[in-house]
Amino acid sequence: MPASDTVRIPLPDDRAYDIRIGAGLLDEPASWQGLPKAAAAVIVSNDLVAPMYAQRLRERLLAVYSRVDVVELPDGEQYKDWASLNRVFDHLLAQALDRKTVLFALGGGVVGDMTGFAAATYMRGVPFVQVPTTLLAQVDSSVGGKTAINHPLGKNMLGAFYQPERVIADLDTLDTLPDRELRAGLAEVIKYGPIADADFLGWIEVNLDALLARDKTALAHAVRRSCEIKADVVGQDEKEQGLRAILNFGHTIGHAIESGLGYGEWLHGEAVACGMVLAADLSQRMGLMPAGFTARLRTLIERAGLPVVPPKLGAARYLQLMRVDKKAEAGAIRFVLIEALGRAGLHAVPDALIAETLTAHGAA
Ligand SMILES: NC(=O)c1ccc[n+]([C@@H]2O[C@H](COP(=O)([O-])OP(=O)(O)OC[C@H]3O[C@@H](n4cnc5c(N)ncnc54)[C@H](O)[C@@H]3O)[C@@H](O)[C@H]2O)c1
Ligand SMILES: O=C(O)C(=O)C[C@@H](O)[C@H](O)[C@H](O)COP(=O)(O)O
Ligand SMILES: [Zn+2]
Repeated sequence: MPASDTVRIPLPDDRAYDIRIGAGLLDEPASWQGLPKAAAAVIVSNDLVAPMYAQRLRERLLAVYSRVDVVELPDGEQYKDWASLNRVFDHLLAQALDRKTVLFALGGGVVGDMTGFAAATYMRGVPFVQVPTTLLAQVDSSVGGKTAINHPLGKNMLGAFYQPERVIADLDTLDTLPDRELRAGLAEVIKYGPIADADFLGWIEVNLDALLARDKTALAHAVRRSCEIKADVVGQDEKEQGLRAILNFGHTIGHAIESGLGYGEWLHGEAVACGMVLAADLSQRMGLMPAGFTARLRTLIERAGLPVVPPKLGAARYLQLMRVDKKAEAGAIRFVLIEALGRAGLHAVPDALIAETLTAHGAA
């Protein structure tokens, strides 16, 4: 494994940025050089991650900024809300921090999404840097500029597209990640195979045990290839006018599971994993994929220790939850379906077929 690796995300208007991936990057001075100049930086983290990593990051940042504050949010998906976001604004305003202040998101996707949203809106926009510390955040949420909080009626319903200055993914931070969270991250890694790279799907099947055993070379490849795919998609369609929707494979049902259960009971990656199994089956039922595809994906997802049977919320409730999905149009629920291994697209699916599929998988 090389000491570190860089994937560049191509964006117009001087907004292209680097995703740096490697072991030990947190303590590497070069990770923090060349960022926008400012008097102050604020590390936004949570009460689980900050005690592990915030002081180390703060020491590095003090070589660049004369003032570095730490804001700790409560840990958990159920706190990805207005109240937590306001704690960031309360600190920034109480300390009279100016519009050049740089925010650093230190944590998983919850911290990353909220810090990005705070950066997008504080004084109409301040720079921010993603420092993802979960596998899911390193392969997906820290890249691409989707920022958001949840609403009780729908996942990620309030947010903005706002790109970070840089992403620093230190693979060593994954050493402290609980197994359940590692598996949740693997769900988003698996996602990239069917939607964009059939060879990568085969690679994951072969290397899944090494990934679960936290082999650093395998993890480095998984993070790098995932970021390459996401960077390529986002570079072509930053604001999800079309192509970018493929990154939502498994999320139509996944988000319904998360909001239907009240956020936090199932992890995002778990809900997406189960959602991918049902979306794979819908791809078959719509005649896009041959028999055997769903079984192949389900086997991989089960091997990764992820759920494949949805919670029994009832078909009507699922349909109600999915009607507020951001991909829905004029009341029609649209799914990302697999059209060939490595290729996906958006498809309107009749409610009756969705209900039939949910029932077949035990959701009703
Ligand atoms: N913006 C995007 O493009 C995008 C993409 C995918 C997911 N998301 C969002 O990301 C969120 C899920 O992210 P997540 O899976 O990282 O969840 P998370 O942020 O809740 O982190 C998972 C858990 O791991 C803990 N943790 C973080 N780093 C750790 C470390 N190094 N060691 C030990 N514990 C650590 C966290 O405190 C938390 O308890 C969801 O809200 C989802 O909607 C956004
Ligand atoms: O970056 C994207 O685009 C994605 O869809 C990545 C997803 O993994 C992620 O969960 C995203 O936050 C979902 O976006 P949403 O628009 O459905 O809220
Ligand atoms: Zn996701």
